[in-house]
Amino acid sequence: LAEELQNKPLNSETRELLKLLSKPNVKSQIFIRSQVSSAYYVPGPVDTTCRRFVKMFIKALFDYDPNEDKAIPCKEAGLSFKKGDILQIMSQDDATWWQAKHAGDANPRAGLIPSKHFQERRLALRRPEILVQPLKVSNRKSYEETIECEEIKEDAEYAGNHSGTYIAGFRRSFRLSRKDKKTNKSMYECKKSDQYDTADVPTYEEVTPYRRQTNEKYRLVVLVGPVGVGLNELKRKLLISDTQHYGVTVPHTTRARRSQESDGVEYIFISKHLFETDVQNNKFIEYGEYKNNYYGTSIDSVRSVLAKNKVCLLDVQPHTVKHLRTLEFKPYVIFIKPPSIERLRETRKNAKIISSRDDQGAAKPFTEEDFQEMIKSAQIMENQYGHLFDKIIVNDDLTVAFNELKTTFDKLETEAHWVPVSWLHS
Ligand SMILES: Nc1ncnc2c1ncn2[C@@H]1O[C@H](COP(=O)(O)OP(=O)(O)OP(=O)(O)O)[C@@H](O)[C@H]1O
Repeated sequence: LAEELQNKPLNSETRELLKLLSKPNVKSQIFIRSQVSSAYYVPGPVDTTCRRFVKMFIKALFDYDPNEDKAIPCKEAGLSFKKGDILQIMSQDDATWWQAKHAGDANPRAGLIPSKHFQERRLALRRPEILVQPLKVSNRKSYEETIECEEIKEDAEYAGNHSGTYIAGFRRSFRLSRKDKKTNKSMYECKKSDQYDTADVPTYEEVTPYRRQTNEKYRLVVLVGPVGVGLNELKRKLLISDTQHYGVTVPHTTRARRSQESDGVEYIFISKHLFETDVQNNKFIEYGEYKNNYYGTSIDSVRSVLAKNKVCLLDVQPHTVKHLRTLEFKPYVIFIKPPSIERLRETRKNAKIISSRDDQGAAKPFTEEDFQEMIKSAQIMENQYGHLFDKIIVNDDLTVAFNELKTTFDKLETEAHWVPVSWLHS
């Protein structure tokens, strides 16, 4: 190889790689040889024909540090990345170690990353430990025993209570909340069967840039976050900032309509029989039962907001997100994360947690336990579903978080974003 390169104008990187060739490890030598060739050939624009050069981009769904990887043949040759990074694949010739670089990185040198197959295999082996156990211990068991799914508020009071502004169809979602131990409310069932589905092993997802065309529907905006973090507050602020541009879904219910309510405004009122049929036919994104009545968010209610050429704001439990990841909705998933406990104490001094009510039914101030629960729940969500989040916004100062949300929306509507290839080529 040295002879071959003798008369070539080597760049500093290639020279570095050549130095590494003196390493005794045979596997790393094989890799470095391929790197020297790629470092030498890739920079020339026409030279891409000289080697198999596939322009393929993937989104990393896990954090990777080659220094922590005992299996990698040569740690120096590894490429570290974070969950959510976009990588360009330079070679998939080896079944175990792909060569990749960070998308947009001017440096042509590729690094080694574990192949999808290899990563899936070893993650699957570790899965019981990393995925299932934490939830059993800290989330699932305690949730199932002590929580109920938050009640879909039976009146339209939420927006009114907080802002004096009534917004038709604005309802609280199906996110889980801790049960008020003083009340004896029945358990609110929330499609628990697949709530903690660990079937998917997140490794990489092939992605491609997508920019919404003016004649296309808006992407569905999915908001995820622990109870009390401020999803409703942020949603409410967005809605009142531009009622023509943003919309929320109208939920279905089987409870009787009250005199002041109109069908299709506060709720879509349907019979139990019809609701159950719709459940069978998978018409609901989420549904549940409360005080012998069903409540649910239908797929059609999302379609109807989008058909009005509005941005549909939907907050769901994180396990629901994967069902919404379709070409039709092209969801953009935003995780609203709590700040540190110190900042929660400071910023939420006068705030009330809506899902926790006193004997008179009024919302209660946050307790230390609420803050701890919020942070713990956010960590679990991020660990388990973080690979599905397109954006994380920390709701520390409300105005700052709201502005960040607005900027995110502006970019979403005007700039290209990476989306799964399967959405565009299916
Ligand atoms: N950044 C913030 N600073 C101060 N108070 C906030 C902030 N964000 C939200 N709040 C307040 O915290 C309380 C809970 O917010 P909100 O109801 O929006 O939370 P949520 O995530 O929708 O939870 P829940 O499902 O319990 O309603 C409200 O009183 C809200 O005004």
